[in-house]
Amino acid sequence: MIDYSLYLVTGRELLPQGQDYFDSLEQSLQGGVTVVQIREKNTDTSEFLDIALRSKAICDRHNVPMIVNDRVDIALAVQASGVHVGQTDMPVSIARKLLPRGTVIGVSCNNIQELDKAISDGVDYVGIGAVWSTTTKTLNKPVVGVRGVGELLRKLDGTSVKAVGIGGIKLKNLLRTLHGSVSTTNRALDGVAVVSEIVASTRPREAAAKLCEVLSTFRSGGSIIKAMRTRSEYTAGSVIDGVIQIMNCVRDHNPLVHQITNNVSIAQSANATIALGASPIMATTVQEMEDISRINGALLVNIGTLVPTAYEGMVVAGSCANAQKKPVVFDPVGVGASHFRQSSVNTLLDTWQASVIKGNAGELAALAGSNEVQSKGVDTIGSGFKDPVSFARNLARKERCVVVMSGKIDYISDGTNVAVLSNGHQLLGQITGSGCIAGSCIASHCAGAMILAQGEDKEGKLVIGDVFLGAIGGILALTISAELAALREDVKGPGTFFPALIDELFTLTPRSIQERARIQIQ
Ligand SMILES: Cc1ncc(COP(=O)(O)OP(=O)(O)O)c(N)n1
Ligand SMILES: Cc1ncsc1CCOP(=O)(O)O
Repeated sequence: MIDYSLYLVTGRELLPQGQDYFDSLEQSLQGGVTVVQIREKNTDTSEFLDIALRSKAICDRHNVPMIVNDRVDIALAVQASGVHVGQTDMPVSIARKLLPRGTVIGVSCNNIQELDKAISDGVDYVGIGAVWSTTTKTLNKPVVGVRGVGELLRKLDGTSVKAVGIGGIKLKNLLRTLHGSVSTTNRALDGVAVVSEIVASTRPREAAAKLCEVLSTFRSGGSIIKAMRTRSEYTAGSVIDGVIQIMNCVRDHNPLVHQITNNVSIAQSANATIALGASPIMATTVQEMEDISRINGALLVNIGTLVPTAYEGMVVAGSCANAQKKPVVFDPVGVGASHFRQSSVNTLLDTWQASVIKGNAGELAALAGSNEVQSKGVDTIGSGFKDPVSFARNLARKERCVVVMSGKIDYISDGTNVAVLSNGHQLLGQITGSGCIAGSCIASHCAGAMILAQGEDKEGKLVIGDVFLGAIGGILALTISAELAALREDVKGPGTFFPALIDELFTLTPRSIQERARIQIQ
């Protein structure tokens, strides 16, 4: 049985100047590479054969299987453990006939049709890619993206076909690649294939060892959502206690909440953030994203008024936040309203891992590709999903993050638990931007959750802090403050409601949360 965990595909053209190929291979194996593919694109047969023979001797010493790219004849000649063929190479059925029994055959797959064919051809493994863009090879098919890999992996359920991801996989995106590509049925990649991250390194042993470390922390995680949350079980009582702890932490530490949001509700969002005790920064320019991401807190991305400069900032800000393991709250406002919004949202979610996605039923339906609920612009039409609990749970599994479905009742899921919250007031629906304010409240609480978790083990986690509690806390703070504001005598309608809401967010007490929270965990 081949261990596909860290699959090195060679690329002599990428070796740093002065680096010997065989020495680099030896070091990569010492670093923990578990399977090697010899890939020679511009080499004569005799030289290819020589390289394959010498590489095989090195792999044998490490007891690591060696696979040959494209060339069945060379695989046969060196008694390789397998061959890897592309879509236009020798058909699997013929390779199978030529190769000795037990020789592994792998095929490159970019889409469902290719994967279906590979399964019916009886391949041993598939190389799915390119997962990310890469400069190592000129791609003639679309990049699959980590979410796309998850869709393909689902097809492997019930088969014994193994799968590795390939293309642009680096140390910096490895955890995101592994986490984000797990299918809704919990099928994960069996490994990752890399070329440049190891071959182009001046220290291939260290490069391989670091990749192995991330692979093993991800594997030891157990729960599919481990990289996103810190507890395995929640009760209504434990959630309220956790929310209060986070709320106090926000007030005590005044965390930075970076918000790239729309120009309709930018001031309301900033005011709500301040009222909760956090510190808003509404920065959109690409050049400042990295600096801002270094400060503990959270990022909110809201596409309400999507303009090109802000969009570029969103792409970079999310990646920088992921690199710092900061919570990223994503509000895909009106995603169903235009193809432009839809494709922008897809690019953003393919680029970085959201920690929380918040939207109304119409927005989340559009995101999930469901036509059960329609929307008009940024609003939901009709009464929502027949089974909102399952919908929220499934979308959280699909997007590998916490999902908040806002409405009269709010449903919040981490893919396992669903919190059903029934606080709020109708006046929230009569001011502009209450959904955007909810995003700011969630981001503020996620920032608090990050600060609270500072001392905890960060290994294997994509985000620091319990973002499930952060999301619940943000919604409770807003909806309970809205109830309290609506009770005030000075509130006569939407115009007086908004300043009262800010006041109530500012003075919200743990006791009000304890007494008023209407929460069920399912
Ligand atoms: C593990 C793995 N997956 C995919 C490929 C790509 O193979 P192919 O499509 O044949 O392209 P070339 O490698 O020949 O350029 C691979 N080599 N390994
Ligand atoms: C061979 C191949 N097939 C799809 S992408 C790719 C190259 C991957 O190289 P890198 O790991 O350097 O991006």
